[in-house]
Amino acid sequence: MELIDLFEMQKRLDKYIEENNRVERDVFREKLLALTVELAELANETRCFKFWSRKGPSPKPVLIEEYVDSIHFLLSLGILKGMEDLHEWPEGEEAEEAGDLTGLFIQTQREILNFGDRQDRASYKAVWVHYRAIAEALGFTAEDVVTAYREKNEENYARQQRGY
Ligand SMILES: O=c1ccn([C@H]2C[C@H](O)[C@@H](COP(=O)(O)O)O2)c(=O)[nH]1
Repeated sequence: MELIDLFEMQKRLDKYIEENNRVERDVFREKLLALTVELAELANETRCFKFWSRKGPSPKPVLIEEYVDSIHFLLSLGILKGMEDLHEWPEGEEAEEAGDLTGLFIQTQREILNFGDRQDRASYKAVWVHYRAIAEALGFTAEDVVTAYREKNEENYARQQRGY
């Protein structure tokens, strides 16, 4: 799946948010923490780890909105590190050992923190590989992801305009 358009849209949104909020410092750490929070929000909506509850997962539109919140921050972190030339969504087998969805969320959190430490291309790609595995586990197609990303990207402008 092509990432060029998403990187372009993210760049524009980030620039708009930075100008609107007069951000002049490096916000890599903030965006890294934001990514881990978004991943946890998604996990929470799947309820995959809630052995103490009988309630099932939230509906697909809720899950995919949480998912593309993560994709926003993942793109944004790549832009901060000059890695927006990652034109294809990376494929790999690293996520196969994670097992179930719970294992996949734990492993993805680990990969995000590892990328935060290393800030290199290999660790960045590994995060993408894990997000791909999450999409597959949740039954999202590439088209689902792109459509939901575009919708949320637009909503993020509207939120800024509302003084969110
Ligand atoms: O620099 C930024 C800051 C925020 N967001 C987007 C990503 C998510 O879609 C949304 C998260 O906002 P909250 O709902 O967590 O406030 O904001 C960006 O794309 N770039």
